[in-house]
Amino acid sequence: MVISIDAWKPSDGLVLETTALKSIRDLKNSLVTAGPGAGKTELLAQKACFLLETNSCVNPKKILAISFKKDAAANLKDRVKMRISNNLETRFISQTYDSFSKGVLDRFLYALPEEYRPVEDYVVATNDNEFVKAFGECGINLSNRKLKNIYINNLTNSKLPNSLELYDFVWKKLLQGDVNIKPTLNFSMITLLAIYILETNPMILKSLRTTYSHIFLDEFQDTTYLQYEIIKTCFGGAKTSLTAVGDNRQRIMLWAGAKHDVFKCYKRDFNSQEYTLIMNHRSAPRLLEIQKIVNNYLQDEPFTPLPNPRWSEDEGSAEIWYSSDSTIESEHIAKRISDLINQHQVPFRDICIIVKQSVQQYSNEIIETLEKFNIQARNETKFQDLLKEDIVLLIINTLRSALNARDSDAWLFIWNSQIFFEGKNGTKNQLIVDNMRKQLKGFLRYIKNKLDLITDKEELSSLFIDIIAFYDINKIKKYYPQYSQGQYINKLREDLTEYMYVYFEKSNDWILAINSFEGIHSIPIMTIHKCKGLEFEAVFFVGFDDNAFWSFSNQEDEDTCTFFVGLSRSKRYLYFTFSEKRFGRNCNNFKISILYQMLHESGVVEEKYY
Ligand SMILES: Nc1ncnc2c1ncn2[C@@H]1O[C@H](COP(=O)(O)OP(=O)(O)OP(=O)(O)O)[C@@H](O)[C@H]1O
Repeated sequence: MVISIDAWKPSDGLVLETTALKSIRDLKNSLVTAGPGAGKTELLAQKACFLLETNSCVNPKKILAISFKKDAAANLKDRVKMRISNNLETRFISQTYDSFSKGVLDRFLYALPEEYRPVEDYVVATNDNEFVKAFGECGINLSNRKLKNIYINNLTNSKLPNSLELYDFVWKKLLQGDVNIKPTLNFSMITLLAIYILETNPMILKSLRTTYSHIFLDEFQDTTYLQYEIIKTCFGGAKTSLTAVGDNRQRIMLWAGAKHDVFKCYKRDFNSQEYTLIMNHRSAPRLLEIQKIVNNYLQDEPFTPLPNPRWSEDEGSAEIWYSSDSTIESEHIAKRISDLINQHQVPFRDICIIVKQSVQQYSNEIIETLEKFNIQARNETKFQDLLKEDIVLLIINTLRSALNARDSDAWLFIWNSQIFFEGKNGTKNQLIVDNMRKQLKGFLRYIKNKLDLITDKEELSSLFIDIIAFYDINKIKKYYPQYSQGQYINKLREDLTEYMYVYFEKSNDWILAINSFEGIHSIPIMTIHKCKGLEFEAVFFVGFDDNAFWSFSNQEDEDTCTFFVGLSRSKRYLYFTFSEKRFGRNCNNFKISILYQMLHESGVVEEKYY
C-alpha cells in the first residue's frame, strides 16, 4: 500500500530533528552535513523507507546506496530491511564503491574497445607484484618504494585513453597478461574502465540512469577523485536525485586520496541544497563535552551537539590511564573489561579496543591478559569484511539452520534466499512452496549428518562446495553479481573453511565454532580507520602517545580528525591509555600534547595512575 507523502512518518517511532525530516522529504539533490552520531546513516535508511513507501521512487525504479566499506553497506541494508514493509527493500541496493565499479565493468566488459578490454578472468590485485613486473618489461626498475608509488599512482589515476606510451604499454600488459604477468587490475583501474564504458556508451549510461532514480552517498567526506568522477559521469546532469551525507571533521582518508574539496564540488556540480544536523544520538552528555572541544578546534564555527533526550546530563565517563609499562596497562584493561561484562552486563561486541595502527603488534599482550580472565579478544581486521560477505552469510545460516531447527533467523535467511534464487518471490502456489521447503529441509538433514562426520579441513571445504552447489552457483551469481567474475567466491570459501576449522578444533562443537567465527563472544580489536561508522558502549583507545601518532607534526589536522573519529565511537565509557614503556621503547606524549589539552579542557576527563 502506498503511503501519501503527508501521511508518511519515520519508521520505528524514531523522532527526527526538523532539518533531518526536511532533508528526507527533499526530492532534489541534497547534502547533509553533521557531526558524529547525528544519525546520518539512519537518515539514509529513513529516506529509503520514505521514497519506497510513498512511491516517490516510482516502482520499479530502485535506490542505489554507495558506501566505502562492506560492513557500512551491509549495515545500511540491514537498517532498511528492519524498518520497511511489504518487501520493498528488494528495490534498495546497497553497495561499496568498489563493487559498484566492478559491477559496471563485469557486466559491460564487451562494450570496451578490444585494446582496453581485460580478459574475463582478470585477477583483482592484492599486491603490487604484477605492476612491478609490467613496468620491468619497459626497463623501469621499481625496487625503490617511493618510485613504485609514484609510477603506480600515475598509472592508476589518470583517465583513459592513455596519452603516454609507457602507461599505455603497462596498462595493456595488465589487461591481457603474458607468460610472466597475470592479467591484474586494482580497484582504481577497475573504476577507470567503468568510467570509460559509461563515457563511451550512451545506452549503458541511460540504462543505469533509468534503473536508479535515487542515489545515496554515505561518508561523503572520504570520497576519492575517481569515486567522485564515476558518480559525476553516471549521474551528473541526469534526472536522478542524489543525497550525500558526511562530516568534514571525520575526514580521515586524505592519505588514501580523499578529495579534499568534495563538498564544494558536489554542491556546485549537483546544485544541491545543504542541511546541517545538530543532534548527537549516540554519546552520553559528558562525552559530548569532549566532542565539543575537538569539534571547535577542527572548524571555525563553534558548535555544540545536542544529546538525545534519553540521557540524563551526568551520564558518560572518560578517563586517561597512565601506566609504567604495557603489562600493567593490559591488566587494568582486562580488569575493567571484566567489570563491564560481569557487573554492568555490557555485551562483548559492545566493547571495542582501538589503536591508531598496527593492531597485531598491540593485540598480543592484551589478548593474553584477557585470556587469564577467560575473556576472548581478537584482531578484527581479517574477519570484518569476510563476515559481511553474502556467500559467507548464506553458508553460516545454512549451517546454523541444520544444527538447530529452531533458529528462526537462520531459517528465514536461507528460506528467503532460496525463494529469490528460484525466482519464486511472491508465489501463491502452495505446491511449489511445499516442494521447496521439503527439499531444503532434506538438504539441512544431509548437512547435519555430514557435519557430525567431519574430521579434517578438506571435508569441511567439500561440505561448503556442496552447500554452494545446492543453491546453484549460477543462481547465486545472478542474485549476488559481485561473485559473477573470477575466483573471488572460491577465495572467500577457502578463507571461511580455514577460520571455521581452527575454531572447530578448539571447541569440537560446530555451534561454538560458528559463534567464535562470528566473534559473538570476543572483544574486537581494530584500528580507528576500521571502526569508522561503528559504535560501542565502551571504547578503549590504547597507546595514546607520540609513537602511535608518529607523523602528527606533518598532518595535525588529519590526525586530530582520526582522534575525533575514535573518541566519538563511544556511547558511554571512554578510556585512553598511556604507557611509559611499550614494545621495549619509551613513550612520550609531548608531540600530541594538544590532544591531551583538549581532553583536559573538556573538564570531564578523570586521570588515573597505575
Ligand atoms: N532520530 C534518532 N533517534 C534516536 N536514535 C537515533 C536517531 N538517529 C540515529 N539514532 C541512533 O544514533 C546512533 C548514531 O546514528 P548513525 O550511525 O546514523 O549516526 P552517523 O551520523 O552516521 O554517525 P557517524 O558519522 O559517527 O558514523 C545509532 O545508534 C542510531 O540508531
